Amino acid sequence: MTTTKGLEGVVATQSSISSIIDDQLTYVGYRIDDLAEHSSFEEVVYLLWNLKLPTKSELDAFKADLAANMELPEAVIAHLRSYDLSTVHPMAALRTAVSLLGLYDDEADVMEEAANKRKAVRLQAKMATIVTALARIRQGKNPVGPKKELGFAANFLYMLNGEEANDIEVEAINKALVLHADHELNASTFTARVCVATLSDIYSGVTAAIGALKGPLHGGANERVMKMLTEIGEEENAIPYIKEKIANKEKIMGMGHRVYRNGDPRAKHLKRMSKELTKITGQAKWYNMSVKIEDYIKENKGLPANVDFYSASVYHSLGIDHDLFTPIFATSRVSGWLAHILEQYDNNRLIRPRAEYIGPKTQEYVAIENR
Ligand SMILES: CC(=O)SCCNC(=O)CCNC(=O)[C@H](O)C(C)(C)COP(=O)(O)OP(=O)(O)OC[C@H]1O[C@@H](n2cnc3c(N)ncnc32)[C@H](O)[C@@H]1OP(=O)(O)O
Ligand SMILES: O=C([O-])CC(=O)C(=O)O
Repeated sequence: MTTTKGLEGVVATQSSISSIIDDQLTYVGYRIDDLAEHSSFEEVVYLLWNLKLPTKSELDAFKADLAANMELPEAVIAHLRSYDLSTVHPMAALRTAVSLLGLYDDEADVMEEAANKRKAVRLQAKMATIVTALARIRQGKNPVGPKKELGFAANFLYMLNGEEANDIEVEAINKALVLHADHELNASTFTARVCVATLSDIYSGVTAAIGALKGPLHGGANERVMKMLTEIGEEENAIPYIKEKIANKEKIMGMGHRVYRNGDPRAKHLKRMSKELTKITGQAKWYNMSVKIEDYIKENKGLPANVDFYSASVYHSLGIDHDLFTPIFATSRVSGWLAHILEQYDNNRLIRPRAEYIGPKTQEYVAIENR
């Protein structure tokens, strides 16, 4: 038996959803650069679930279906109100709320393909509502329901802020959602696939995936990037701060990637957005500081910025609370998790690797009074 720490380089499944080849990311063969420039998030979700781009009428119907499924059951809202949101992290609250949502779905354990697709729409739609409701409830405000005429990104900001966002803000969130939607067999997607490969239900798969995304080595890094930038405070402190972290063998959040060696193709889009948005808000220092850190780490450690790095200053510029950064990631990535869950069900086999045992050799049992 040979073991590979962290399963590096192990090809664990076949998939038709997204690919990373030679540092290029595609969804169903479409380049991420094209999708980021031209697509709505709904169009991308349709693509990931149906493996084809929608026609205009298919997209209109899909958008309407998502908007119609955004409302939360009253019991779920009541439950969100019962959390102590002054101490509970929104990712923990989201994980619990998605699990709870399964209790209010009559089809939760119905395994037919059509029922699974209906649940996928409900979950995708309601994730946005849960995240925004959590954000409002903890500010002592009432959740705001969706406006049926708004697209997903616009509705997200409307439900978050209680007023319609401007075009620049909607475009920024739409692009961020497109860029985060899927990423081959990342840790949270693998978690979802392992879970449902036991033929467990979609809610269990997504709940497990949220737990995996929450960690700082994965989706949780974006919040920590902003924590780091805030601690640095001013541009001139950036390099001394980073040097000290490196000397202490601490990781720089938002840097490095298991698969990309020469750069994450999503980062340049977020970098551009960060530059534009920080200029608009008069807070260019967040962008300038980020560039300094990126350049230093690239030059001294050979590590590129990943998707989490510039998303931090983008979300901050949109006035979003830092602990909502990872829930926003989840609101997008649930589309990828659901695509992979549907693909796993379609051609399922239990996922059960082996472990190389390195514990003590066979030992003689000793009765408790003799230990
Ligand atoms: C959406 C996403 O999930 S993108 C990733 C988000 N996560 C982060 O940004 C957290 C910071 N980055 C990291 O921890 C890593 O780069 C990961 C987890 C993303 C990838 O990890 P791996 O490919 O397994 O690399 P691993 O953690 O084994 O590190 C290899 C070497 O590079 C170093 N390294 C890797 N990333 C970093 C970093 N961000 N800062 C400093 N050093 C780093 C490690 O210390 C290690 O050095 P060593 O060999 O001297 O001990
Ligand atoms: O693929 C990975 O390991 C992490 C990542 O970038 C993502 O999930 O978007």
